[in-house]
Amino acid sequence: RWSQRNKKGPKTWPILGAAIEQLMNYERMHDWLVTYLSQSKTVVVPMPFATYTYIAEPANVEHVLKTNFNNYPKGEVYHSYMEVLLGDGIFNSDGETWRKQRKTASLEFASKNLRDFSTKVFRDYSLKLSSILSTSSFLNQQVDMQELLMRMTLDSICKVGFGVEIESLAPNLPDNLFAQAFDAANIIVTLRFIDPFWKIKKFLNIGSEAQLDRSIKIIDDFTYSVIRTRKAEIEQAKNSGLHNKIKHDILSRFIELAGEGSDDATEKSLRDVVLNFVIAGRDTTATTLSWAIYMTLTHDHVAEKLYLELKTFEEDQAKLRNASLLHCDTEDPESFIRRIHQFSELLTKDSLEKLPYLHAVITETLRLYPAVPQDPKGILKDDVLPDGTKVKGGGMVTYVPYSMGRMEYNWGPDASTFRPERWFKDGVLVHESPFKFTAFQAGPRICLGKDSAYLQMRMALATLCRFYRFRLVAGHTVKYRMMTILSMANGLKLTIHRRP
Ligand code: HEM
Repeated sequence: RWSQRNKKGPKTWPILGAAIEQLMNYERMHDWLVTYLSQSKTVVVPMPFATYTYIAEPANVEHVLKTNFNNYPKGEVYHSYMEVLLGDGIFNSDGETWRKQRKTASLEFASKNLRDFSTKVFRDYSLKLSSILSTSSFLNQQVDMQELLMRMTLDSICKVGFGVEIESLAPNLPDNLFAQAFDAANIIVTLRFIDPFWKIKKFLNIGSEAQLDRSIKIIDDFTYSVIRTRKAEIEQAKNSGLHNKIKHDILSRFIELAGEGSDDATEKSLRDVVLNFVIAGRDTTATTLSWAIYMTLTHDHVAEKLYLELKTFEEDQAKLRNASLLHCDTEDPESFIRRIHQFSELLTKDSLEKLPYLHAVITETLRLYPAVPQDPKGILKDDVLPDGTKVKGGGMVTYVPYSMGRMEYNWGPDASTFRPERWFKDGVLVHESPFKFTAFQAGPRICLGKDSAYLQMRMALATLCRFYRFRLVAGHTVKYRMMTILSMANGLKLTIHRRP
């Protein structure tokens, strides 16, 4: 203890390292790291089987994510923890396996077809959500907004990514076994990072690892059935000479590349593609939207400013199209929904970019509540970070977007305040270095779906914040859950109020 008295970072024990302190703080781990990283820009945490180095300074982050990229792959440890869920998909692979998938997916994301198709899908599903909210508001029912958003983004990614409709956002909100199993699996694999006994549990098939096994079976059943359906449709289109009817969703592109063969390895790699895109496209966007709505309802002036921007936008866009806005009677469900539909017709990829305050609200949310709150990388060879910290091959280095957004040395004295205005300089939107605003990662592995995510989040938030005011259900506690994605542990329970 005496020899560690000046140590910045958690105190450690022989063999156990800082495992006890980390386990005790597991449920609030992101804030535990905020405390240490605000005292020191780099924190070293020895654990029983590896040393974790946490970094929050942009220069160090740039070194790891770009300058010395090859030395910091996902690595063996991360791969072994996540393999059961993500297999060798883009999130969980390195080297050639990663490069090939990145190339295919980049081509797909750059295609205008996919952009136009996603705009339509995002609009349709935002409307579905709006209509569920309208019904709840007339019936004075509470809703779990996070759950609804998860359903919306799951339906969207399945449609855009794999060309299938799963309709989890149907008005009766049917149970979705796949979504439940996916969440359970995500929580359990995250726990592996700090549970030294997971391999024993897995070997004995007990506790969390037994539950993981059951969840993976459900996930696999769903995923293989999506792949079979898509393959059958492609086959049918080819046989009837309707090549132009083959859709260009992400999965179809991977199926085409895989060629005719349908051996187990090909099927497994397609399964990995699907699950990696579900984790990429569903949870991240739904989580960010949930925190954004929570931010607007806890910051009335932000909700008002956003509402005004959307009202003005609606009038301007209608004028541009020589359309007159329909009368909106908030006490008449039909009139209300008609106006929402009219508004949504005004939302296109280009017009949505004319909403700077909306953009700032989303970006500010991601600064404080990044969907990926910490992102570990393996270390191949010993290295020295720009601040002089020595890291050892075989360990892990983690950049921590959740902490980075809250550090005064990165964002000034009001770092922990939600203030969308910080994204404007002289009335114009400003962009920050991706090594400082790291919500989408940076460097060669920067998020591929950033533009698509902004499109969907703008579409959904514009529709929701234009027509509804949200109130938190009394007594409901909002806090994050420990998993790879920063979702809310108890959901987001709200009452919904219509706006003219
Ligand atoms: C708010 C929404 C989103 C956020 C904050 C976000 C953030 C991130 C982050 C931090 C990574 C790096 C993860 C890692 O190192 O493993 C990443 C990677 C990725 N994201 Fe996103 N993402 C979002 C939405 C999306 C969407 C909607 C898609 C696609 C439909 C997508 C596709 C991807 C892909 C394919 C990668 C892997 C890139 C690679 O390893 O080369 N993301 N994203």
